[in-house]
Amino acid sequence: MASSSRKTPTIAQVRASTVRGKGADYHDQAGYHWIDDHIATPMSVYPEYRESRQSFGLNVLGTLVVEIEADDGTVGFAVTTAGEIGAWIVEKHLARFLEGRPVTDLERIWDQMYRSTLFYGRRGVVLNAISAVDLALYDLLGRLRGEPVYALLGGPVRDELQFYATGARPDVAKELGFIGGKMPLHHGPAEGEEGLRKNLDALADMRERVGEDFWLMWDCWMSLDVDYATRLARGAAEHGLRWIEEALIPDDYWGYAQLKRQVPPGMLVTTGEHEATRWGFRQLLETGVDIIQPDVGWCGGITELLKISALADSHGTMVVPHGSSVYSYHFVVTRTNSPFAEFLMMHETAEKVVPMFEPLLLGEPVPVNGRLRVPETPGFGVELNPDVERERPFTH
Ligand SMILES: C[C@H](O)[C@H](O)CC(=O)C(=O)O
Ligand SMILES: [Mg+2]
Repeated sequence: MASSSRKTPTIAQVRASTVRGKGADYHDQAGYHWIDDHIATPMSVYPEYRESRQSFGLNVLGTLVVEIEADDGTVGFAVTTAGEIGAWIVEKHLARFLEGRPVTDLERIWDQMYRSTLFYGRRGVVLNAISAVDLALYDLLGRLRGEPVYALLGGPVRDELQFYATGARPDVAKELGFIGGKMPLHHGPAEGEEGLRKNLDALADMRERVGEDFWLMWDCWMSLDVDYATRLARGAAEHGLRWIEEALIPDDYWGYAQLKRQVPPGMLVTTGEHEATRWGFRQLLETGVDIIQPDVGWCGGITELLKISALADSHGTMVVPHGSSVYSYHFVVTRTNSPFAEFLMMHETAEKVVPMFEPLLLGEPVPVNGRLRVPETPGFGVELNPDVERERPFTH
């Protein structure tokens, strides 16, 4: 009987480059943008940093692009927020665990990247860099096999995705066919009772515009304490707030457990975009929050997200990734405990649907009428836009 043996390609080279402005660092916007318009943050305790998140450096990192080239010349890539510091980590530290290895060594490579960086890593920019390498490897594997990443993850459990939109205009999001609208919270505890009233008035006004049944959520971007978050949630109940997101700093697991006990019945507590790895999410899941929101480009990539997701499933908790564009879509479509996805409105006034990582990627799909059939194109189905200037600050 004839037997065919196909040699698994090996990894020839890993390259890291950076991009300034927009792209995966979606907070790096020039000019007016709703995403930088007096949004409550952990820095809102300092009046001089209240107006703009860029003023305290939210856009310092910029975009990291990781490319992985196989020995047959096929290139996979991925993007995340990590900029120059991430490029250094990839070139000077992580590349050694990939070059010369078979492209199928996802688990071994992830494990070696994680263990070898424990002394300065565990989360934050190191995990962003590890995520980008992992996603680039998935992209490469998909391209080599001629299959979309979702097929590598076990295949879709639904025909198309449905989305909620994050932005300043849930009323517009409703017209565009989204299932809900998540607004930024504008005022934190340091802005006192007047700020609390303004927050609740903004919600009441939006409820008036969208009617009774449309989901409205608040993104609190780590800005509150348990007492304020509880009062805000209780005040929001009469306006039908669906969930209160990232109310507390990510390290306050005990606060999340307390908040979950104190919010009005039926209101969901969600968080996790600044959490990473199965161990971080284990702590979060033990608090009892209702939805975890890993960012696929920050939590450890797909290899780690599969573990986080299985853990969440065993807790009966939904996984609705933060942003992450195509990296989220290929995952969400394969999991029953991820029933819908987030779409971040990157249009400056949130009045139009534009690609989330614009202008960095070509072929980046966007929801139409709030829905999307994930394309069958191999890998994550996107290409780097050659017109976007990139720099390779380090080599190895
Ligand atoms: C709008 C939020 O402050 C943040 O910029 C995005 C985010 O946390 C989310 O999409 O979720
Ligand atoms: Mg959020």
